[in-house]
Amino acid sequence: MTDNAKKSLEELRRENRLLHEIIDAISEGVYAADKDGTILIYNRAFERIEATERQSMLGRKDTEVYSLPPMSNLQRRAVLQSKAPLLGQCMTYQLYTGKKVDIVYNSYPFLENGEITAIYSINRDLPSINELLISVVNSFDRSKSKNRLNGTSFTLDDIIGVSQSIRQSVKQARKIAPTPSTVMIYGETGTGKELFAQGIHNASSYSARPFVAVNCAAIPETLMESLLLGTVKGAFTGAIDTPGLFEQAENGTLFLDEINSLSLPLQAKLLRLLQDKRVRRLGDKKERKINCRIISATNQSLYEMASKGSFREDLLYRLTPVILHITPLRERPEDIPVLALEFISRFNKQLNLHIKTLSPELLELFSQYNWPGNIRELEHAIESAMSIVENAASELMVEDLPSFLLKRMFGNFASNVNNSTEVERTAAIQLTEYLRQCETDLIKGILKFNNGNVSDSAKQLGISRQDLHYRLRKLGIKSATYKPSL
Ligand SMILES: Nc1ncnc2c1ncn2[C@@H]1O[C@H](COP(=O)(O)OP(=O)(O)OP(=O)(O)O)[C@@H](O)[C@H]1O
Repeated sequence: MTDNAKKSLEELRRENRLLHEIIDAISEGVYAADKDGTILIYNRAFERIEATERQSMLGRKDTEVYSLPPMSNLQRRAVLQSKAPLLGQCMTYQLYTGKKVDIVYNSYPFLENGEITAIYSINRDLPSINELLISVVNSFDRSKSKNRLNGTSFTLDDIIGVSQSIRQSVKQARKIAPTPSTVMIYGETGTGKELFAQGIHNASSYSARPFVAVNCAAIPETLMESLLLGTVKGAFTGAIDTPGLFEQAENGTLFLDEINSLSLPLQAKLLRLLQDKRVRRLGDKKERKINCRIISATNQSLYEMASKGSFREDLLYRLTPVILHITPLRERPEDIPVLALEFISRFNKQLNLHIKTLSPELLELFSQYNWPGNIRELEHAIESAMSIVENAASELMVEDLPSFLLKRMFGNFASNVNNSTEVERTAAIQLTEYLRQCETDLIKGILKFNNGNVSDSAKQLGISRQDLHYRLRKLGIKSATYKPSL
C-alpha cells in the first residue's frame, strides 16, 4: 500500500470514529440496517428507548429481534417499495425482550449507484415527548396570570407612553388589528412586544377566541414540532389527545415570540405549515385546517440573519407583510416618568405603600441610564426600590435603589464618559458632578441608617470597608457625625 493510500485509510478511520461519536451524542434513536435487514448502526439513545444493548442488536436480522409487528421489517419494506423517505410516522411494536415501544420515526433509503443498499431511521420516543409536552403546556398556563377569558391581560389602551414613537406604534397597531394580516413585531427585549401582540388580538375580530403564546427560545427543539402539531389518543401507550398550538389558537391568534431562535429545520417545518395551512397531529391520519392569525416577535433583525443564512428568506417574507417596530426605552426618555408612576401605583397597591412620586435626582438618574432591559428593567428597578423603602415614605429616592442596581447604573455612566465626543464630555462633566452628589447623598443616608457604623454601611453598599473609607475621605464625609450622641 502506498503512503498516500495509508494516509487516506487512516483519515477514513478517523472520520468513521468521529461520525460514530456524533451519532451516539444525538438525543434521537438512530438505527440503520442493510436492505436484507441486518442491523448496522444502533446508537445510545435507541438503546435507552428500546431498553436493550446494542451488542445484542448489531449484526442481527430485524426479523429476529422485532416481533409484533416486525418493526424494521415494516419500515424496510415500505421504504424499499416507495424508494422515498417515510416521514413523521407513528408505530407501536414489541421487541424479542417483550418490551413494547412507541415511536415517531423518519426512515430514509440509502442509495448507491441508484440502488437501495440500506435503510436508516431517526426515532423519537413518544411517551417521553408527550410527558414533556404536557408539562410545557401546563407551565404556560401557570406562567402568566391572564385576566381575560381569551388568555390575555392587555389591550392597546394599556400601553403607556407619551413619546411620539410609542404613540405612532399604538396608532399603527390599531390600524392593522382589524385586518387578518400576519404581523411581525420587532424590538429589543422588554420593550413590550407581547403587550402589543395581546393588544392587537384584543382589537381584532379574533378577540373572542384564544390568544396562544409560545416562546420559541424556551422550548427544546425536539419538543417544538409536537407542541405545534399536537398528538392523538391511541397513537402510543398512554397517549392522550393533545391539540397542537395551531389548533388551540383556532380562529384566534398564535403568538410566536423570539422567532429568531427557531432552528433552520424548524423554520422549514413552520414554513410548510404556513404554506399548506394544514396540520396533522403526531400519529394522526387526519389533516386539520389551520385558521388563526399569526403574530411573531423578534429582538434581532431577521433581515440580517437572512443575509447570514441563519434565517430562511422565504419564511421571513411570509411572516413580515406588516412590521411593527417598538423603539427602545433609551430613545424615548420622555416615557420614563409616566411608566415609573404607573409602576409605583401598581406596587403601592401590592405592597400597601403610599409613594406619590420620584425624587428629581432619581428621575434624572433614570433618564441618563441606557436601560438595556427596557421597560421590564424599569419595572424591576421600581419594584426592588419599593420593597426596601420605608413604610412611611412618600417619595422614591436614589438611596432606595439596591446597591447592585446603582452599581450597574454607575458602570453605565463610566463607560459612556470614556467613549464620548467633546460636546458629550461637557455634559459628562456635569453628570460627574451630579453623580458625586448622588454618591454623597447615598453614603450619608446609609451611614445615618447604620448610626455611623462604617462596616455595616460598607456591607449594605456592597463595597469593602477600605473602599468606603476611601470614598468618605474623597467626599469629605465624617462617619462620626452620624454616631448617636450619648
Ligand atoms: N408601554 C408599556 N406600558 C406599560 N407596560 C409596559 C409597556 N411596555 C412594556 N411593559 C411591561 O414591560 C414588561 C415587558 O413587556 P413584554 O413582555 O411585552 O416585552 P417583550 O418585548 O415581549 O420582551 P421579550 O422580548 O423579553 O419577550 C411587561 O411586564 C409589560 O407589562
